[in-house]
Amino acid sequence: MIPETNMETDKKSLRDEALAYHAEGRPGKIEVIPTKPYSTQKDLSLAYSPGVAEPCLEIEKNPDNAYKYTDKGNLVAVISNGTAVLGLGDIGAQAGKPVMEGKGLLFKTFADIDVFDIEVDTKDTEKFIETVKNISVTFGGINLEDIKAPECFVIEERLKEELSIPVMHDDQHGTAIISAAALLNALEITGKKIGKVKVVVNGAGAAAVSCAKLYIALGVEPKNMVMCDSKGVLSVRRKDLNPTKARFATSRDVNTLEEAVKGADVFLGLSVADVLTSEMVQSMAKNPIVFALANPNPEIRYEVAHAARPDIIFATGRSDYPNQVNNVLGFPYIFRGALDVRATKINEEMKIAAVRALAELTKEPVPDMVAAAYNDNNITFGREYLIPKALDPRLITRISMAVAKAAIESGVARKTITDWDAYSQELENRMGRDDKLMRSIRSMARTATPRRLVFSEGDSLNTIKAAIHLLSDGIATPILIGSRSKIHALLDEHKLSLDDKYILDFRSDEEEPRRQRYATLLYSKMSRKGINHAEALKYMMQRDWFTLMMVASGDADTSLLGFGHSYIQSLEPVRQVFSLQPSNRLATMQIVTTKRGPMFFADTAVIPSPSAEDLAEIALMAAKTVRRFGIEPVIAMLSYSNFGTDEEPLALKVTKAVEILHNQYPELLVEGEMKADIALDRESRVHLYPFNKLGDREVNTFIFPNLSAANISYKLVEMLGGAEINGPILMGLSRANVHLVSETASVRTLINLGMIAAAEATPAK
Ligand SMILES: NC(=O)C1=CN([C@@H]2O[C@H](COP(=O)(O)OP(=O)(O)OC[C@H]3O[C@@H](n4cnc5c(N)ncnc54)[C@H](OP(=O)(O)O)[C@@H]3O)[C@@H](O)[C@H]2O)C=CC1
Ligand SMILES: CC(=O)C(=O)O
Ligand SMILES: [Mg+2]
Repeated sequence: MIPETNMETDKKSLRDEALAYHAEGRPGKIEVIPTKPYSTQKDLSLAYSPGVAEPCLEIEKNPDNAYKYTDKGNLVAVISNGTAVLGLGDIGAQAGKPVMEGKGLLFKTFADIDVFDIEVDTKDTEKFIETVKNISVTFGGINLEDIKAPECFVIEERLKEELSIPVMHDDQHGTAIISAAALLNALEITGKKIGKVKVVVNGAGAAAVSCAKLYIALGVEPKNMVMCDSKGVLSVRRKDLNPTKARFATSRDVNTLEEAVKGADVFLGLSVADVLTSEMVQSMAKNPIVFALANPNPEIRYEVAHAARPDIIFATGRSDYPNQVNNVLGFPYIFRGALDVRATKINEEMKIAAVRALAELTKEPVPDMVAAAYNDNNITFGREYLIPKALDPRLITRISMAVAKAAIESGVARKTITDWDAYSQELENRMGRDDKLMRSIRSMARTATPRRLVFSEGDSLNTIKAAIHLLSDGIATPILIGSRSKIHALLDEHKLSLDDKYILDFRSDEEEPRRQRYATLLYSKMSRKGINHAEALKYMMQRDWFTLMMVASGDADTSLLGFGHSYIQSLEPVRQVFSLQPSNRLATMQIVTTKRGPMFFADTAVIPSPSAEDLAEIALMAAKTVRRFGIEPVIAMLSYSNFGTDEEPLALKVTKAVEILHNQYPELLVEGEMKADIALDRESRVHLYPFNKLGDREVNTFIFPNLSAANISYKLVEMLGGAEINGPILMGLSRANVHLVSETASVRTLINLGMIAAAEATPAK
């Protein structure tokens, strides 16, 4: 348990930090940024008078044109009167503004939706409704926030009826959707049946009522639910209940929360801090599910709850503990989906679709960037991971697509989507994660008969996760080389599932015939290189040799071979087993995904000090590989000098490589020697070197003068420039069926290289 004194210090430092965060620089958290040019007189005459009159008149003729000429379709109002701000209660409209700005920040960062936060200073329901109605034409959607019950119910119902844009009270439905997804997963983990569980809901306000309704819609029996407000259990004996509360009144003989939670399976808190005691949690049924969702402080603290019951499944609304059940997982993506199909409302079908999408997503392996963001390599479906993490980049595609589909199917969409792949890409583009090249490589890899891809490091967790992904995505049929028992232990520990047929325990007795066969093949290749059959058989106990022979024998189409400390040394067995292209060189290329699109860097791993001839061959191999990905290579031969400005051997070597290429491959778009800035700055290149063969084309392929320069450069752009690196792609084999990958590679690297390997491979005969 955290000692009280530490808690006080933590509270104070959080307070200081939070106040400084909001006050520093431009006060607050959001600003408005123009999206059109505005620097010239011409720009201003279009943006404002006189040009602006034209879109005005078009909208006057047809109001739908507002979606065409204004930001309406991507603009949501976050509107509050400050009567139920977090769990702080009725602190007034203006005091709630930091929360509303915060919602704006979340809408923008998670779903690229622009927001105006609007604080309406009235508690009069009618006046509030009228205000929202009067300003609603500005917006594509209305997110009601932190408005207390029961007024919030009337407000939302009326606005839904009277407006034809989506209106959602986030505290009600956002919370209901997220907590329902967490509940479904918690029930699955504990093996409890939704129709049987006893549920206590503490709080009878906006969030609690809406959650209770959704739980019932999903299968909780109303007779198994007890709800409490600030005065205790809502019972049929109470005379002070409004109609909303009366709907949940129980006839059971319980009056206090303490009595109600005895033997309960689920506690859902949407009330105030610290109302659930350790003793109450101890009195709950086996494997109690406790969602203490009051913000900023939950109904019971994490440490206290866990100390009370080791078998607890526990969630809060906070980001600093596992299982954050917070509506941030919902509202950005729900509105994104609704806006994209111009839905007239957010209906039950759309909400349930979001619940299912969230619950399902939790069961998939998390991307590495999520593990990195939370500094936790062990995020797998289970007690501590009931619901996706807020920083999971897959949320936008999964939830928004599910919501948009449900809107179309349930008939509330005014725009339809037919190309779902394109929509998925559009969603990723919004978040700056566009990676068309990897997408197209993925499509190339997804053939009718997925390539058999053998992993030499099959008993590492990252490889197992990557293999499961590639299999389920239809990209490859994985073969995991490794100890069967170790792989099973990892699968069990991380609650992953993979059929046994994808595991090959290469050292086991049952694989002896296969080892013999591969040894005979290796012997036939290497008998004149000093290897006898007995030695070849010994090699088959080594995973890299075994893997290579699997490909060489045709039992697999392609492979990812793990390497330890040296890429160059690990290439030796590859050179022994496979034939090379006539140039007789191997080299590697990295795909470097930058904000300017994909770029290709070579050679990043094999030839330390290439000659002019080597450089010309590296450029040719790179050109061939880039073309295979459907991109026309435009090649810069890089140096520290430009077109003969220096006569040092290092510069002259590159000049000579360019000469070779110009003489022997006149059709190839290659130039140099040139510095990196001239390669990237088209204008200067054309201006300063008008004779250059590339003209003003965008360079996409960079051949470095030596291995150090290439290797250092791609790591710098990765670490400093935020580029994503995919590779290394091994070039120069007569059949591209081996790629080497670091034994410590991340799941994402393995998936992407697996995809490249599968796309490049030709099936073994
Ligand atoms: N994690 C998440 O995503 C979300 C969390 N929340 C949290 O849920 C809480 C409620 O929010 P919201 O529904 O919008 O607010 P409301 O004002 O609409 O409802 C508050 C409810 O809490 C009840 N309550 C107050 N004190 C107690 C108590 N001691 N015991 C039992 N019930 C009590 C009130 O009872 P009465 O009716 O008698 O006044 C009321 O029913 C807040 O803490 C909020 O931060 C809300 C939305 C999302
Ligand atoms: C999360 C949220 O919306 C609330 O606590 O009110
Ligand atoms: Mg709220």
